[in-house]
Amino acid sequence: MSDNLPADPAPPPRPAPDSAPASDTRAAVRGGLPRRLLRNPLGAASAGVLLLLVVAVLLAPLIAPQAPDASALGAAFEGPSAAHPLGMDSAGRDILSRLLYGGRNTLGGALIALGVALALGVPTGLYAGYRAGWFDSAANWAVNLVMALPAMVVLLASRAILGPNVWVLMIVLGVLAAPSFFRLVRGIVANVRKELYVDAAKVSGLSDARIVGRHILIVVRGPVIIQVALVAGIAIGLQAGLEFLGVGSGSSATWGAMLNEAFQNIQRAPLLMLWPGLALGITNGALVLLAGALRDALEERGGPPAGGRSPRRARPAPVLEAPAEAGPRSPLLSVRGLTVVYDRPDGPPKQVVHGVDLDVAPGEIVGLVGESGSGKSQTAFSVLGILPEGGRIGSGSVTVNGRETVGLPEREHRTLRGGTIAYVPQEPMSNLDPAFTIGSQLIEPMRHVLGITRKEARTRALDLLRLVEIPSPERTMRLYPHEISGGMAQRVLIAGAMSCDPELLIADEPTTALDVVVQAEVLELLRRLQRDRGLGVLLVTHNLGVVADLCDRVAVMSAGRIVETGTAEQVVHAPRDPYTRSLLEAVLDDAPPREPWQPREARSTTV
Ligand SMILES: Nc1ncnc2c1ncn2[C@@H]1O[C@H](COP(=O)(O)OP(=O)(O)OP(=O)(O)O)[C@@H](O)[C@H]1O
Repeated sequence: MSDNLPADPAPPPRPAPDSAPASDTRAAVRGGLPRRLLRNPLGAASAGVLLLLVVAVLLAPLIAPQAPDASALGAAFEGPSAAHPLGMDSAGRDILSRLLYGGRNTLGGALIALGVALALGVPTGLYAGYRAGWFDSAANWAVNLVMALPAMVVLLASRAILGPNVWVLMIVLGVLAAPSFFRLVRGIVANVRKELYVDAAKVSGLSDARIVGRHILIVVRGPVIIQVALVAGIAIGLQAGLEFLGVGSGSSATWGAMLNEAFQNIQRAPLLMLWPGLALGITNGALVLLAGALRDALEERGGPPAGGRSPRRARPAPVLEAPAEAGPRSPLLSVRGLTVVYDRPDGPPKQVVHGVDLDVAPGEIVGLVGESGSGKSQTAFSVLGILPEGGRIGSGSVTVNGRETVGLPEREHRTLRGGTIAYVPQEPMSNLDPAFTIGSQLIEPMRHVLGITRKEARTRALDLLRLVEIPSPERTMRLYPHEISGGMAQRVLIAGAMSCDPELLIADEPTTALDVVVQAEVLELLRRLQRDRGLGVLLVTHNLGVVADLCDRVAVMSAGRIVETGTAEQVVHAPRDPYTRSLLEAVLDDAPPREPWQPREARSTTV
């Protein structure tokens, strides 16, 4: 198949960070898909031609001068006339009628091949790319096998075994074309799956189906549309080729069968080749041009799928208010004896977290601090239930509000993530999907997780943007991620994290990617949210300055173990563990300032 089917088209381009001014971008994205398609002259022309062709072949019984097989041998090879505008063929049949009826078989056959290829290739590609694992390996193996088969030989063999039925041959062609869709979709999904905004969507409590529907399909649809046009063209070409070689169905009129008949009489009536040849050329050309124009129109705007369904179960949206004063503090998060292991194909499992104990009480900010690779993120991911592929909790317990979360089914963990626990990631920009506006990225998860209407979610999103002190929230809702600053992006993510009124916020190095001034503003925002709303916060950081500034208590991690816990005051000013002391010594703030630079000669004279 590899030599017959098209190579995977390149994934669609992502919006460039500073591609166009905001106003231009917004102007460009106005209008629905049909309008954007028709604004492109090539799109309008190719869509028009294809529409005309489809309408003509559908209306064949009404507009064709006669039945496709009605023949008058005396009129063989007659030229065009008023009754027969394209003339008659070698058997005295009306060429226009055969073209119209033949189009039904040719286009219908391509449609069947496409349907089979899409139905087999796209869902399996999505699943294999998103889930990876054994299914991916097995599917790749099967696909490589099918792609190694020469399409024409398989079609000829199928005809010999299954009989001269063009529809059956088109189903076989669909099976042969499915790997091209599989490989295309799988490759894109495997890349997009690693994007941080997909992780962020998981953490916000969206189900896999919703994530695929919202963040993955939008990236896949452009290339799939191009592939559809290419495969449709190939299906039409292959079918015509089989008929031309005389190994098609033989009995019914098709464009390929017309070519075959015209070729046998090429010396006598060369014009007979023209009509089916033109029909094939125009259809394939229009398909390719339409695919390109459609892709361009789709990439102009990456809005959410139109016409969202009303949510099935409505959960009252939490009110954005400060909680009532709690009684004595019982731990909101309690981690006991947590170990995290990674299975390795070529050796024993690797343990990266060794028996961690950790508590966060309501309204408390606990810093989890340690050098790079000490296991902070693995601990946080264990609480969130989003350990990377290959990682698992080896032993121990993680309770949230007294409820054990280790071993919880994914569905329940997701509910917990979307509600009680929220997550603020390290790199704000990478955690926002460049294809959607800020408003859409706040509204959609709320609609699905809280089960509220779009209007309610929009009002709530505006409230959240005000809560995180974003100026002009209405305007910000309409902007794309590349149109806002890193600090604003982090505020948007914090707003998203607060949208379900969580009790526990896990912030993983929330200020690392920001400049110092913005860092201070974001930290102040976290402090205010914690104070006003009684949030428990687990702050993952390697920055002891942030710890001293923000945290009530601190747990210091080294090589996967907690080596010291205490109040921020005690850990920063009177560390007990040598590792904590070395971490503090590595902070340059208290180091004496270096002497002003002097030229070598000056130094030698002063010494
Ligand atoms: N996917 C993985 N497979 C195997 N080991 C991993 C994987 N991810 C992380 N580790 C290991 O787990 C250990 C802890 O990593 P972790 O990401 O928790 O460190 P960290 O303290 O959060 O560091 P940083 O501040 O750089 O993010 C490291 O030794 C790392 O090599």
